[in-house]
Amino acid sequence: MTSHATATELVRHCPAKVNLALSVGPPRADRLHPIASWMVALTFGDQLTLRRTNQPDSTWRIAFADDAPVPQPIDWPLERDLAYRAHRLLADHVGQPLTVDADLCKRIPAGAGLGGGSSDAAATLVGLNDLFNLNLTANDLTPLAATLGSDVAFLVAAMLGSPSAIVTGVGEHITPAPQPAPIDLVLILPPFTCPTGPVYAAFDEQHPHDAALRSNDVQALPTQHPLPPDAPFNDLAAPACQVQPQLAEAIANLTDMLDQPVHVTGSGAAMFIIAHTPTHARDLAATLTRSTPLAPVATQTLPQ
Ligand SMILES: C[C@](O)(CO)[C@H](O)COP(=O)(O)OP(=O)(O)OC[C@H]1O[C@@H](n2ccc(N)nc2=O)[C@H](O)[C@@H]1O
Ligand SMILES: Nc1ncnc2c1ncn2[C@@H]1O[C@H](COP(=O)(O)OP(=O)(O)OP(=O)(O)O)[C@@H](O)[C@H]1O
Repeated sequence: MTSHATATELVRHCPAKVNLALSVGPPRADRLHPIASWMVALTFGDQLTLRRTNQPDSTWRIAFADDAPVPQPIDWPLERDLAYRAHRLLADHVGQPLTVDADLCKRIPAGAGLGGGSSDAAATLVGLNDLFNLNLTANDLTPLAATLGSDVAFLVAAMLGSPSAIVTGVGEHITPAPQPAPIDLVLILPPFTCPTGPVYAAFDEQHPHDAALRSNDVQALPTQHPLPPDAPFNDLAAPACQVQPQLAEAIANLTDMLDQPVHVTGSGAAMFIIAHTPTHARDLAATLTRSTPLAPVATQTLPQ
């Protein structure tokens, strides 16, 4: 993992996640949807720097990197930022201010289904735990993580050594699914987004009676080595295309152009292709850069 700790400063990689398989069940009484998903964390991600300070208050600097593949403004208030909220949550939990100067350098586009905000929150929980020697375990951090968002618990597990896992419940149950070798893939980042709530609502519209959680299909996928490029599946892909018709058009055009299966991660709008090797991933990314206005990123799953 790309983390480095000293007594006063810590730098953490906040990995993007991809759902290599995502099955969704009918909504529960609380309206949330049970999921079964094979999630993996990637070498592509944001970077969080935390510095201990003797100042009375914490400071947060949050900005997209100049070299981010899809540079964006930060268009949400600090109080709604998931990393800031994770900091407040942990400080309340341990009853200490955990005062830091925090610098969050973003590369993962928001609203892409790549869990950007969730990863920033997970890195904040894990990073503060290390920086202040809080000695909290995964069992302590997981329930806190789950209150922040559905993907935060997996990303905490990814940072603690399980970057490939089967995720169930509404994201809070994590079973490691170790991989013998990294999986190469190309992320394709479009200039539009998909809001998660409306995508789940479109799923209900499309499946009023027949939603079924295919846990066995999801669990079978990580046992295939190498992963066949057409194996990933996502029950939210069709609902995401209904919410964001530009996504359906992009998938159709890319499938035609590359003659490769193009998949959607999470609730979209980011897409991905499974590559055979790092060179294959870079070649596909170069083709996309030459021929489309979309931003491709050749990346890999994080090693165990
Ligand atoms: C699509 C996934 O990324 C798969 O990994 C997650 O299930 C969604 O994770 P997320 O973006 O962090 O979503 P959250 O912020 O937790 O939820 C946003 C909204 O999506 C809907 N939602 C979310 C998760 C879930 N299991 N069922 C839902 O119906 C709810 O309306 C919720 O208010
Ligand atoms: N640190 C953050 N980074 C990105 N978005 C954040 C952050 N904190 C709060 N948000 C809010 O969350 C929204 C979506 O965040 P995020 O990047 O996690 O979406 P996503 O990749 O679609 O998530 P998921 O994969 O979990 O569906 C943003 O539009 C923004 O309003």
